[in-house]
Amino acid sequence: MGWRPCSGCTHEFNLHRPNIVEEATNFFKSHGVSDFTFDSCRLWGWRCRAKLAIRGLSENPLIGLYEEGTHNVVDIPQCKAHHPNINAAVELLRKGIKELNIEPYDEDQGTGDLRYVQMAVTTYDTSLPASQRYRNGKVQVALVWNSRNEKSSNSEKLNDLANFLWRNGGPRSNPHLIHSVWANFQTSTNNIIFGNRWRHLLGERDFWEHVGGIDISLDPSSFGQANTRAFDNLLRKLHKYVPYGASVADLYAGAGVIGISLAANRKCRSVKCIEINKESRPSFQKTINRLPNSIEGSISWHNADTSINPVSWLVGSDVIVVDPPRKGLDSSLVDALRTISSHKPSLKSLSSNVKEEKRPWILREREQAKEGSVHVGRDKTVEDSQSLPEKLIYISCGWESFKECSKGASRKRNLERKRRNSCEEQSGMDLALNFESAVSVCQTLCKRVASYERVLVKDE
Ligand SMILES: C[S@@+](CC[C@H](N)C(=O)[O-])C[C@H]1O[C@@H](n2cnc3c(N)ncnc32)[C@H](O)[C@@H]1O
Repeated sequence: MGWRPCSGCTHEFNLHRPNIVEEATNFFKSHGVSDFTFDSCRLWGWRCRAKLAIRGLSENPLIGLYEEGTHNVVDIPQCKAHHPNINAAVELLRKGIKELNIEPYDEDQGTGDLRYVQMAVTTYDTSLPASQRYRNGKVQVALVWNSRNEKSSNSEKLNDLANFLWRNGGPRSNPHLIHSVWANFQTSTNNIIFGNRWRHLLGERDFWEHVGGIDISLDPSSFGQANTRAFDNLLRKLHKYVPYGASVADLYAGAGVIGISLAANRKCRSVKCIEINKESRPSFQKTINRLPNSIEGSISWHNADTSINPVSWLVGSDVIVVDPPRKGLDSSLVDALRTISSHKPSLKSLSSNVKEEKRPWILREREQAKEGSVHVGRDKTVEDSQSLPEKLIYISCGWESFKECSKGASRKRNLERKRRNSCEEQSGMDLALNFESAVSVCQTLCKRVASYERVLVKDE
């Protein structure tokens, strides 16, 4: 059976072991990794977070993804990758659009009311037995509305739609499907889905999930991983690669879930989370507030661009975790990692150079303390050390960019080897060079899944 291809699906066949797994296995083998493993997790109903475009007509709305290479939206009413309750909430939304005569967005004219919807499922309801929580997940609905704010002329329609969803999917309906309804206001004609203005309209404000041994809070404005189960597996595997008491820098951190999970499970001395999107800060803060008091290390979140002066984030950490967007690591960060790697034999000299470089970072952090950074635990200044990282953990959602980055590093290593002596033992961190072990948690049903291929590389 075929279907009209939305841009979501890359793999249609052989989902338990798609071709890309062979490629990854060979890739890692060629780098000396023999224990590469593959875990597909759920093949159906795994996607707990979806951003869907809304186009067409109010009497026949299209709610789905763009057809490959176009801006034509393909309706995906019963997407097999979605958590079933996302599909149910999409149908409820479709009904609301029709009944209330909500106009889907028209990209050419810039007209219409509803542009996108983000649906995120929380599977963490402690009033249910654990075995029933996943399938009874509730959906946080964020409606991206084509107006500047809630006072615009079409805002009555927005409230009507929110009330419709709540009346028909909220706590008084059976099944109770909707966790909450939010609005985001966006009038720009570019391709950016969300505008800067968010409003909580109905239902619970806080959205909790439980992954990697901790409760995490995610506002709709923060990045959240789409495959909740695979992410939980990944975090549990990740813990094993981080020594107890390590200091960790979590780069491209979102709301800091990876870093906080490590802090809680590996008793980290310090964890620094670095993220460019300031909207992730409140979620970080709420997650921190729920941590047990017994967690003693220092945990901080910094609203900063990893590509600017990246060395300042690397120095003082034993372990670096990177989880970049699909395009991969910023080139300045790759350069910094390589510099650190090649300076390893002369750590002292680099460390002393970095002391100077570090100053702006400390200043920056203090400056940002008011607006951007959050810090809990022991005083960070006590933590400042000039040690260099020993381990890089790369969580990749872009296989191609990951390979590119590794290739460059391999070339460089070969040159270095020639330059030194091939028998000389490599020490310290290298960027995806000496793969000792690799774990991949791959989801392969959809192309959107390509963005959830996870490759952890342990490199010592
Ligand atoms: C794949 S997400 C990972 C988020 C987080 N690690 C998690 O698991 O929830 C990538 C994150 O990198 C952030 N980001 C993108 N470019 C960045 C940059 N130059 N500096 C810092 N963060 C960046 C994005 O805003 C996004 O939150």
